[in-house]
Amino acid sequence: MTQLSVNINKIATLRNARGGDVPNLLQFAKDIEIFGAQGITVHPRPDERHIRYQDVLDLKTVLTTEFNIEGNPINKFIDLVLKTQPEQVTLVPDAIDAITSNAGWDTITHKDFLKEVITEFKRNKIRTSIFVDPNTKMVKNAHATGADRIELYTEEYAKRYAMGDKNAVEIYADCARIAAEMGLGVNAGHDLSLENIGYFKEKVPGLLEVSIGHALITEALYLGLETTIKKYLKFLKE
Ligand SMILES: CC(=O)[C@@H](O)[C@H](O)COP(=O)(O)O
Ligand SMILES: NCC(=O)COP(=O)(O)O
Repeated sequence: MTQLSVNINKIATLRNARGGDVPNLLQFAKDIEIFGAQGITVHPRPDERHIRYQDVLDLKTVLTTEFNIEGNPINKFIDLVLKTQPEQVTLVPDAIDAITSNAGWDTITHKDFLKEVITEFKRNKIRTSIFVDPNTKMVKNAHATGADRIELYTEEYAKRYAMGDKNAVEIYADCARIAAEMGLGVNAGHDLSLENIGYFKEKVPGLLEVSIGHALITEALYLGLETTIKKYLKFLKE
């Protein structure tokens, strides 16, 4: 079975649009858990344009499933994660002005930096995952950072699948096989949707977790949150 971790950044975006507490982020997260998702993901960015640092601390007090915090490990982020003690942290090399995450780590160039940060998180018993492009060289070198898992960056798959190019999944399957050989767990995320998740799950071996936000929240506007989550869970079972 592959776990579904719902990314709730977009709920915070909606809330922040009016400056109040509608929709209520914590209630949303709790409902996502009630509807069967196995985790909640947030990606606090330094400008706090959606998830605020305080949201992360507040969520920790109410969540009953896996809490995954994603972000660039600048000092402020590291402190927040250590204070929150989530089940998993996913390190992403975001540029400060990035609209959204748009690249994985260069696991060769940044090996020493990643190793240092990962060691600190692991000392605090927080599972670590690093965001990587579907590139076999980067996956092979991910092991040396000490990470427990990789998160395969799936934007390219989503784009090509939408254009009818099903071969796009092959490199992800290769990366997942290599990761498994090296003892790394495999997560995936970015632009996954009800359209493309079934094929990805079918073809990528050993997929432990997907984190999905943008498409899932959009789909929920049409289908409702509970129905949407249940549809994902159906694709991800086994
Ligand atoms: C790491 C990743 O894949 C991103 O999709 C991210 O978690 C989403 O961030 P935004 O919601 O800020 O676009
Ligand atoms: N790690 C990916 C994530 O959390 C959600 O990405 P997206 O579905 O919002 O593109």
